[in-house]
Order: sequence, then structure tokens, then C-alpha cells
Amino acid sequence: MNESESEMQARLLAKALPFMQRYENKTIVVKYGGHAMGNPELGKAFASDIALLKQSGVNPIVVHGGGPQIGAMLNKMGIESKFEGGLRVTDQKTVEIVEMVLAGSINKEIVALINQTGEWAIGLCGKDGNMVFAEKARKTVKDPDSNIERVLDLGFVGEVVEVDRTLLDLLARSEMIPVIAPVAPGRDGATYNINADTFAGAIAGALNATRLLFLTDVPGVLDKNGQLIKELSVAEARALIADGTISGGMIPKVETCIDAIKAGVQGVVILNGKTAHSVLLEIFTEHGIGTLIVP
Ligand SMILES: Nc1ncnc2c1ncn2[C@@H]1O[C@H](COP(=O)(O)OP(=O)(O)O)[C@@H](O)[C@H]1O
Ligand SMILES: CC(=O)N[C@@H](CCC(=O)OP(=O)(O)O)C(=O)O
Repeated sequence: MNESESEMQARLLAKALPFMQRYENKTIVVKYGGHAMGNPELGKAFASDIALLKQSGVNPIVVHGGGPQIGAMLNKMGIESKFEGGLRVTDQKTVEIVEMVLAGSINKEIVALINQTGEWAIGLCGKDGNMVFAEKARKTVKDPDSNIERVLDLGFVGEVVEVDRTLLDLLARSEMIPVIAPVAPGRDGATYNINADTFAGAIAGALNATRLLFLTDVPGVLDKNGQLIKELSVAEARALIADGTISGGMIPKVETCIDAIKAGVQGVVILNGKTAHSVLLEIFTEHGIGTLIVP
């Protein structure tokens, strides 16, 4: 017989009880990616996990993406998505749509899901409470043939330059769970589109978070035989990038993990967002389910 959602929740909850005090009063930043959002049942399970963290005395902060959803909206408006080095080339029209989708519909969808559990979520972006300031990203790429470095003009793609903890510290002492979209203003008055992984890393670093979780579409970092690696030091993670075991989209993700650890996060976990209740299974079980990266 298939287990119902409520039966599954009850079973996981019983297992979680012994571990619930481990992260009391600790900050856990969870990056919820656009690909993990597609399935309504998974979305509900995610919201109930975040609610349970809050009820257990943890300070959960959700940072979300929405790349595929931005792509779909741009498509509707007849605008083509273009990426360079994994980042969306963002002109003025595009940044308006990015803000509308990320800080608008997606942000409110996640807030509503968490609120449906009976908890209180509040939707924000970097602009709210002067939380995050960005500046134009300065990215370069190396031409593989000539080896010449080229500066990329990505338009309104930003890098975080400043995080002010005031609002997040205030919310940590309240009933509210912050849900943050990776959009931030520049000191120049422009609005910047920031990669959600990078944004989550900057927030977690500024708060010296105990854990930063990256929900993705694989169980974690896999070794050469496709087996999950349970724990990695920064040095081991770098070695896996250098020898090609870590490739593609996993490279910037692991690099973001390393940057977050350098910025003061105690441990970063890459885990499968497509597993129901993955947050609960990571935080409230003895060994977690993903790859833990530590200093
Ligand atoms: N060693 C590795 N372990 C796990 N995934 C890897 C590895 N090397 C490359 N990848 C790829 O990285 C992908 C995750 O990166 P990405 O698609 O950018 O994540 P997201 O869209 O969730 O931000 C995986 O789906 C996998 O194809
Ligand atoms: C600069 C840049 O590329 N920004 C991303 C922001 C959203 C994001 O990162 O969403 P996921 O986590 O779902 O990929 C974008 O425009 O798609």
C-alpha cells in the first residue's frame, strides 16, 4: 500500500524527534531552486519542512530561484533567454520581468505555501529593509581556442557587495519566516538580477549561518562511479573540480559553497530537492541525505 503524505509526515516526524534540539536558535538558509518547484506535492512537503524547522526553534531563511519560470515568462513576451557562463544576460526589459517573476509571483507562491501550514512567512527581496546591495557583475571568460580572457557584459546581472543583517535579525526574533528573492538594488539606483545560489551564499555568509542547504536535482556531489560523497572538505572539493569529477553546473555550485564557508558558514549541504521532505531528512536525521561540505 502506498504511504499517504500525512502517514509519511508522521513517520518522518517520529524519526526527527531525537534531533530536534540540535539546531535550536541556529540559522539555516535554504536555497530553493526553480527546478525543484515544478511539482505541487513537493512544494507542499518543502513548505511543511520549513514550518517544522521554525516550530523546532530553528531560524530558517528561504532564498529562492526561478530560472525556468523567468524563461517561460520571457518566452510568453517573445523575448529569448540568453546565458553566458551560466548567468542570464539581463537587459532593462529583462530585469523588469525578472523582478516581476522572482519578487512577485514566485515569491508569493512560496509565502502562500508556508502560510498554508499555519506558520507566518514574509516575502522579501534584497531591496526590502536595505537588506542587500549589489553592483554590476564583472565576469570574464577565457576563449578555449585562443586562451584570451574576454570581459562579459551581462547587463543588469549583479554581485552582492553588502548585506545588512538588521531586518533578518529582527525577523529571527519574530514569528516570521523570511522568503527572499535574489533581486537587489545598486547604489547607482539600478535593479540587479543575481544568481540565486550566489545570493543565498552571501546571505548565509553575512549571518554566519550554521547550515546552508542547496536543493538541486541530484543526491549531492557524486564520485567518479556515481556514488554519493557524504562529506567533503574545501580542499577535497577543489581537488574534485581540478580532476574533472565535478563538472558543468556543479562547478559554480561547489565554488559558491566554498565561498560561503570562507565567509563564515559552518557547513554547506548539496542535496536532492526532488526527494520529498529532503530538508527534514537532512536536518533532523543523524547523518543527513546530501553532501556536507565543511572547512
Ligand atoms: N560530480 C558531480 N556530482 C553531481 N552532479 C554533477 C557532478 N558533476 C556535474 N554534475 C551536474 O551538475 C548538475 C547540478 O547543477 P545545476 O544543474 O546547475 O543545478 P541547479 O539547476 O539545481 O542549480 C547535476 O544535475 C549534474 O548533471
Ligand atoms: C543572473 C542570473 O542568471 N539570475 C538567475 C536568477 C534566478 C535563479 O538563479 O534561479 P534558479 O536557482 O532556479 O536557477 C536567472 O535570471 O535565471
